[in-house]
Amino acid sequence: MASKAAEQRNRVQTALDRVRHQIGLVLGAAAGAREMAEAEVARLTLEQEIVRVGMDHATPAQQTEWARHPAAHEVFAALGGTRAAFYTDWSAGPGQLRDLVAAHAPGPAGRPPSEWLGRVGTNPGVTAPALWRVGSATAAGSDISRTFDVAVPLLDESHLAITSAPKTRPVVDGIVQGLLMRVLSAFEPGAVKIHLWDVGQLTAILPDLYPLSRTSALSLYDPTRLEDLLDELAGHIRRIHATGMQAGHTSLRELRKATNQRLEPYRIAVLYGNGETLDAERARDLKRVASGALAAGICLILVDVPTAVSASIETLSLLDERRAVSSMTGSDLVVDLDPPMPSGQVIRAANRIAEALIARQGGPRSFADLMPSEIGQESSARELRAPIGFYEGEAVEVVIGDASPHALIGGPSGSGKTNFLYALLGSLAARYSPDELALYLLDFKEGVSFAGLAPGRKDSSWLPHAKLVGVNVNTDREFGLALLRFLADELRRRSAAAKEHEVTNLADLREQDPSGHWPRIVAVIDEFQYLFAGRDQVTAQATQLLEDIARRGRSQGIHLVLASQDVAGIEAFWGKPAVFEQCTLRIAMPKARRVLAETNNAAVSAPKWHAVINHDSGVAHGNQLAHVPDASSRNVFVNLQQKLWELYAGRFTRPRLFDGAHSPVLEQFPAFTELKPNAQPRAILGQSIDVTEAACGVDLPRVPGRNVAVLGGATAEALSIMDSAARSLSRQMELGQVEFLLHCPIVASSPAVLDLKSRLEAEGHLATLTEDLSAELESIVESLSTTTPRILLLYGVDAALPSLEAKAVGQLKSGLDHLRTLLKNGPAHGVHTIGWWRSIARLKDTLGFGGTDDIGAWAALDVQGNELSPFAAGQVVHWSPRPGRALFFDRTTHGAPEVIIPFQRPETEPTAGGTS
Ligand SMILES: Nc1ncnc2c1ncn2[C@@H]1O[C@H](COP(=O)(O)OP(=O)(O)OP(=O)(O)O)[C@@H](O)[C@H]1O
Repeated sequence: MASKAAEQRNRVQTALDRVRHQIGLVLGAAAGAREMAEAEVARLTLEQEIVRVGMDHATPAQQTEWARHPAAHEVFAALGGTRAAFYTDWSAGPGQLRDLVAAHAPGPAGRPPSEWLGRVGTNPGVTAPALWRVGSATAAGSDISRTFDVAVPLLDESHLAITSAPKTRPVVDGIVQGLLMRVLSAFEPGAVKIHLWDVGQLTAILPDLYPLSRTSALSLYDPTRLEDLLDELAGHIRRIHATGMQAGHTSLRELRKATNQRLEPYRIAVLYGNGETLDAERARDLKRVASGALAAGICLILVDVPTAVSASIETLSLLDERRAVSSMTGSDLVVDLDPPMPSGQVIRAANRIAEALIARQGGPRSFADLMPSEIGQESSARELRAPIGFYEGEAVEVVIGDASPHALIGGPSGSGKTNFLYALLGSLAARYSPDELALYLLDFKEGVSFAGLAPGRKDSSWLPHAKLVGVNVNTDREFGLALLRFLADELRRRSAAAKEHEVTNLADLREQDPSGHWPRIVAVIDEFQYLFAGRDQVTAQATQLLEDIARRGRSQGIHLVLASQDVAGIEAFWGKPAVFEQCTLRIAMPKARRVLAETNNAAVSAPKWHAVINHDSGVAHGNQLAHVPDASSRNVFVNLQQKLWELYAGRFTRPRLFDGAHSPVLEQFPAFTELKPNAQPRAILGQSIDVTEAACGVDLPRVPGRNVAVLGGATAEALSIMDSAARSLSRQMELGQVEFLLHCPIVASSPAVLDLKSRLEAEGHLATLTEDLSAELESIVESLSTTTPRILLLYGVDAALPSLEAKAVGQLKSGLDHLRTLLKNGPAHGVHTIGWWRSIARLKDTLGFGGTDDIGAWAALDVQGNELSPFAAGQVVHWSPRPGRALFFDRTTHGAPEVIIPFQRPETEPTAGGTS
């Protein structure tokens, strides 16, 4: 039993010993691993320490301590190896950096000031240096070959944030001033604008640059009004974005490259803060400006302005008065800042630049300065762009395109609107050929402001871009309507073509249809408020058409330029804001009301012969003031027109001139002179008020109702209508095919009737002037089925009525009965009556109870619209009689009556309301 227990204990003992042995082994291994790990940590810590301090920068005490470290030898060997490898590569580094800065910071951008300070720059600003020097840095090891230039990107590359150290403001000023002088001296005067704002002071910011503050190159802002500066910059950004980038470019830099022009100055805004965060609203504005600025060529230099700007920004943080660290070199390298440029030399240089700028801006510019170096070289595929004036020597442009498709121009009488229009038309016409730009010009003002653009008596030249010139249309609002209809039709035509080519805008259409003729159309309507000068159909239709064109014209290249003395007074316009809203280009002459946004008072303070150009619907930030050169005095525009005419007239037709003050002359009217005998004669009554030079007339086929009535007492107009009707018919009838029968009981009109008779006879026709109308009518009625076709020209039927009504003894029918029979049955047998009744009541008497159907067409003169209703299928007729115009209606062709212009008879000018 005992031995059994001992055996058992032994077995346990042996097992325990085995376990102990195993544990001992494991513990030993763990201790070894730990020792190794600790040694590794110690080694890494040492390595980290050495890297942090720098192998060559340790103090002797530190060196000794490091040497004592067990891993010292190994760590020094490894780091030494790495450093040697790095410096093998880096040995070329400083040299490469020097070359890089030399290449990207040429001349004043990177060279020492002694080489350029005081000289006026020559770079026109189409491209800009990418880097601007601030100092130098030296890579570890202090030999000179390791020193390289440190430069920062500015302008459209990057913003710059500078953080000062205590008592370093003069140093910061030196850096900022140095950078600004480098930029100002690199470019030609006027290419750079500097904006200075300092939270702490108004006047003493960078005083050495003050000579520039008498020019537009330097502006200072109120310390309490950072918003003014930010608003202004935001305005530039929006404007540059709107006008520039619509041409398909995303930045001003691209646009400069594409056009090879500077277009806008570079802008640098320096903001001095005090290290405190801006209030939330300003910080937001600043952030917004910063993010759009670079694409608009605007760069911010922020000194002690803590801000989270998301745009590209480099930093320079001062360590002390000589040194800084920069994001350009990383935090391990110290930048040795360049010493400030000598104050006296900076002042002298600033003075020179200011003087050069003033000399360059010169005195007031002239129309000739608006002209391009080469005529007609621009393409209008994307937009129209033309300078119309100057501000501080810089050209101010008007852009008509996608972002600003239509323009609204306002200014009181004499403020220079017409002159502005001439400057605009001249500048456009000189840049774009008539293949690129077609002009439709309408002036509702009394006078002849656009008349010179069409060929005239004194000057046979015309503006080849003009397709239509309408002058003196103040009483012919219908002509404005006709133009709008024409534009709406053209809009439809262009939309259809765009659809066919599966494109949505003019630029693409022109690309897809290179052989098509798709110029941009600009329709100028001066004093356009006349279109809305009544509560009538014309106003309603004009409003609707304008709205349609304004909305859809943009994509089809049809643009409106609407000018008015008093935009404020146009009721219909304000009631229909669509047109107004589409006019995003606003041009306010001095003292113009309501053209700009309500809170924008720029027009109030605009000096004489200036205009405020605003591409942003009149919001203040879009304001651009421009002096508009004299374009309208003698020989200014005319000379350009003559030049363009000589260049293009052979290829383009002359514009149609519509002059509301002059009635057309029948003998000069193509629709009359081209008439030839034909089977469907048409009596011409007058000229249509239309964009094309069209006649309006009445077809006289052998069908009932084809008689014509001339209504009203206006003698000259009535005689003219009778005359042109008869003479146009005579030209279309073979000799012997027709007889003209004339009757005129009005003594005063007899000479005109005799004159017509002899003209008809001179053409070889049979024309009889009868005294006894009743007898003639009776004989025609009796032989109606066999008679030769006849045209009865009855003057003053109202005066003939008493004798027509009289019945001879024993006769059953009077002359009036015969007349009624002829009006009813004559046309079907080729006997048509063209009669003049001086009052509608007498016409009704003539027709009796038979209704009005026998009068198929009429031309009304001085009669009331409401009297005409029965003759116009019962519709309400709006008609304000006016001299030299008639209201014309033909049942078979007209939905509603139209206004026409009777011809001017050679010996008698139409006179106002003349009666016999
Ligand atoms: N920029 C300018 N420089 C010199 N003279 C100018 C300028 N603008 C206009 N004028 C002159 O001022 C006068 C009036 O100008 P304009 O006819 O253009 O004004 P408006 O606003 O069209 O006036 P209205 O509506 O009465 O015709 C004209 O004799 C014109 O020659």
